[in-house]
Amino acid sequence: MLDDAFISVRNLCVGYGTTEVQRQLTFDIHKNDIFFVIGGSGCGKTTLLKSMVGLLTPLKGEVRYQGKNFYDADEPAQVAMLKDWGITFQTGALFSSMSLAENVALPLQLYTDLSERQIAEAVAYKLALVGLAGFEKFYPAELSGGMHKRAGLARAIALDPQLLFFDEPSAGLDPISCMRLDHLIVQICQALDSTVIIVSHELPSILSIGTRCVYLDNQTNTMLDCGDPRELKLNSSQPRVRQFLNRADKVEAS
Ligand SMILES: Nc1ncnc2c1ncn2[C@@H]1O[C@H](COP(=O)(O)OP(=O)(O)OP(=O)(O)O)[C@@H](O)[C@H]1O
Repeated sequence: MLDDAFISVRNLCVGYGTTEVQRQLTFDIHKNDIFFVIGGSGCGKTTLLKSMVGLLTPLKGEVRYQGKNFYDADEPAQVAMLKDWGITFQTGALFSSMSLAENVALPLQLYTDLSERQIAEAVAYKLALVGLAGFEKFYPAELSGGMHKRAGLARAIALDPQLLFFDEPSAGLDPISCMRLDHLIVQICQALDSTVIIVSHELPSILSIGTRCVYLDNQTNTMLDCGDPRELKLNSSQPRVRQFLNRADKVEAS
């Protein structure tokens, strides 16, 4: 194991029941990485993410966060770990019956002893960070897709998480909004000193803000390569990884 691994994934096998979706996954994520999980549709990216955030028990192997395995921890330790994680999934990011301020305030009300005034200040700060200052009283239905994503981000960062997990954060956004969201993710990562794990198909995002990535293959049901996406785009020894990162029609021989 690398000494500086913030998260270490070892011989991980993820899936449902007796079906292995991905197996023999071994890779490290370092502090302050913007780490992308990439691969073709249905290869198991979301399944891996669910297993990493405590929603799906791995079939084999383990994920260690600074040495701790979530699934081996007792309940108080699991709650402490969850408080350190901000998670946004593609769907159901916000509660529709609550205003933006109420949505962002919820984790603070549930997990901290802050006063109402302190919570209101924290909510205003987080909404300002994602460019939604002044939208406190708006409801999710009143927002555009891009604003919705940013509001989900504001809620995910409510507790200043060390770790942020995003499933397809830019799905459905136009290219300019995608680019703005990328900048926002970098800015938030720096402001909160966080590490970010993102499931995405967005090549421009992967290649512009990704520090490292793992490629999950849907033919062999395992990872083919892991590293800096710009480096893998040019030099991966795996043709399917190069094909994916170059958006090529054909697999070229190595
Ligand atoms: N709850 C579930 N129960 C059983 N099988 C599932 C479940 N969720 C997903 N799968 C299966 O697991 C496989 C991987 O799905 P997953 O959503 O992880 O892929 P993905 O790489 O995130 O896909 P996409 O890029 O299309 O979003 C698919 O074959 C899918 O049908």
